[in-house]
Amino acid sequence: MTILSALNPAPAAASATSEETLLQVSGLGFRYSRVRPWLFRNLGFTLERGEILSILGPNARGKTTLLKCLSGLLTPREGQVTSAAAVGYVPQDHGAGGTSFTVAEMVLMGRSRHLRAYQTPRREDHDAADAAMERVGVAGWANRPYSELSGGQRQLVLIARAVASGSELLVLDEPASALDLHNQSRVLGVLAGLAADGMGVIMTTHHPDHALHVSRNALLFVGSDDTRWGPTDQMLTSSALSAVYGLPICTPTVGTGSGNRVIAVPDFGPSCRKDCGGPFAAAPSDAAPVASARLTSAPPRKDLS
Ligand SMILES: Nc1ncnc2c1ncn2[C@@H]1O[C@H](COP(=O)(O)OP(=O)(O)OP(=O)(O)O)[C@@H](O)[C@H]1O
Repeated sequence: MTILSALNPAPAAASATSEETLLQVSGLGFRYSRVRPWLFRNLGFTLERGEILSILGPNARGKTTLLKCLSGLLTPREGQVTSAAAVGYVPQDHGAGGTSFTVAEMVLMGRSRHLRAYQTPRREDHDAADAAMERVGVAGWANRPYSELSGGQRQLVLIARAVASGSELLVLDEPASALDLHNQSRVLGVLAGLAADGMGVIMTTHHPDHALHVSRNALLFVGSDDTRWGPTDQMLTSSALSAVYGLPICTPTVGTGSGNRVIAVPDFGPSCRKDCGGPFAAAPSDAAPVASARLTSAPPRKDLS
């Protein structure tokens, strides 16, 4: 068990832990300097094996900062992060940065923590990288230049790199940002598969639907000193989401190809096309009419993956 940081006594009681606990956070607080405001204080939560935790909140609220504290990239000012597993961090930015590496080489880099300085990767490192590429479904691109992949493909390669590192706990910063619907579905499917295999997954997201779809628990930055953690369906209520994002959001149940599920539907205000038949339909719209489809009676659709 690794204690990443303990600068000050933890003010919050830690949640109960079990053999299945991968991560325990208690009394966590961070600010970038003494003259900057606290981004969060007194945070406490746990993550079990096989669990996906989603972190949601407005821009600049401190989500990436929290992930860095959980990954050991930043030292919390207060509290403690105790991890029972190596943490694999997948950053938000997956730009190619002019790299000429192949996909296989990028994934192999995930093995660096197992190697001494200047040591050549061993057979077992190549095997681990190959297994990670198979597991995440990127083995077919092994010899392609990473720089020539799309954003969604790169995201999957970075997930494979984190898996290759042997980390049992993945921490991902907005893994589905900038992805089309198909790739969002694919990334979420990969994360759900890793969790089903017993790994722990923590991700930030600006998509409440993604959290509702795959997460057991959610951590919600509501107000400056109001942070909530608990079962996703209890956290991501209409009133809580409306408070987080500062606009009305409803959470209807819709029929999909794979059954009924709860989604989050925001009212974007005057610019919203009111003729969509959605939950906020009221005032006539200047926009050209579109086919009306009530959310509660949407026809089943095929899975995107
Ligand atoms: N290295 C840094 N030094 C000082 N302030 C920083 C640093 N990095 C981030 N910040 C500030 O901390 C705040 C939180 O940033 P962070 O990136 O954690 O937010 P976020 O919730 O992930 O935002 P977003 O949803 O926009 O990605 C922001 O005001 C940001 O400007």
